[in-house]
Amino acid sequence: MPEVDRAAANRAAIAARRARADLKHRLRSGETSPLKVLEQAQTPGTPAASLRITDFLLSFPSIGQVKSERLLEELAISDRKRLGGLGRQQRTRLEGFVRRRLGTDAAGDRPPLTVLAGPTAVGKGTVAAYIREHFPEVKLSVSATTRRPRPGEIDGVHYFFVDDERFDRMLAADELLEWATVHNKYRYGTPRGPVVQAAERGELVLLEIDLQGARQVRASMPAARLVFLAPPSWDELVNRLVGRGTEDAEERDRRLETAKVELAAAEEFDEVIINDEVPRAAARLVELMRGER
Ligand SMILES: Nc1nc2c(ncn2[C@@H]2O[C@H](COP(=O)(O)OP(=O)(O)O)[C@@H](O)[C@H]2O)c(=O)[nH]1
Ligand SMILES: Nc1ncnc2c1ncn2[C@@H]1O[C@H](COP(=O)(O)OP(=O)(O)O)[C@@H](O)[C@H]1O
Repeated sequence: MPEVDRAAANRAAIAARRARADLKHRLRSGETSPLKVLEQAQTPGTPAASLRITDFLLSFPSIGQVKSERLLEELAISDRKRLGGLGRQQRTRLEGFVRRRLGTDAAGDRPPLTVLAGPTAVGKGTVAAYIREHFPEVKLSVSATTRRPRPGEIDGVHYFFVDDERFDRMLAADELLEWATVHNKYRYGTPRGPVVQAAERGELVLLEIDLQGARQVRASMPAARLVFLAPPSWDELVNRLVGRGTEDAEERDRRLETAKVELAAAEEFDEVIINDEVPRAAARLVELMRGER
């Protein structure tokens, strides 16, 4: 190849590499959607078409090297493939996976699931318990937790009570949609399978989780609906925390400090419901889930 042509080819290769790096960055940061990238990859010569399938998968939050290898095996796609070089069936399988992951293939255009979060002691648990009792059509996700059961709590109903080892195994197997260490103590996480399956059946799925978890759901399942449960006032939030009587004074002060930061998160949410009275707040939430508002 003449010197000039070689230099031009080098420049083109460098530009293509940069464009791919930029695309990977936009995928990771959520600026561009994986579905859009799959669509672009159908046009030869685009950065999307030349993106390696492994780089594509690794851009998903919570997919690492090991999971990506296992996924490629399941999807029957070689790890050397680039997005533009997939066969039609491979593309369909990959797209199905992406849609399930993002939660965009639930029935109709209803969000695949609803997350209820809010500051400590606002009444998330109370509202969730009310919904469990009065609205059986709502499927409440059962979280896994490393904390011990309290009297009256039933394994598999209120939580799946697991030890640290089992929780680690669930994490390693990518079985959790989201997870967090709550109040610096125990780990809590949402098992992915039941939630995704119920959403695919078009059921109304509710997750009552903490704020860190809500943010993870937003990142990995942008179609999910995030509802913030807010107290009628700051004083009422303090009353509820004190009134519950489950924390000592030191722990209460610590939680109230956190609650101030947590209250500011309301603006990240799609909807805010004020928990003035439990039956009213619960009914409003269910209405919202049914699409009645
Ligand atoms: N991220 C996340 N948080 C959860 C999950 N399940 C429960 N939580 C949160 O964990 C916190 C503690 O719940 P719990 O152990 O029932 O105790 P309580 O709220 O002090 O009665 C609550 O803020 C829940 O919202 C989960 O699967 N993921
Ligand atoms: N709407 C409400 N009005 C008055 N008290 C409430 C209301 N909702 C919850 N509570 C009380 O506030 C306390 C905290 O509620 P809880 O469900 O444990 O909060 P969270 O799960 O958000 O930490 C409990 O004592 C509960 O009985």
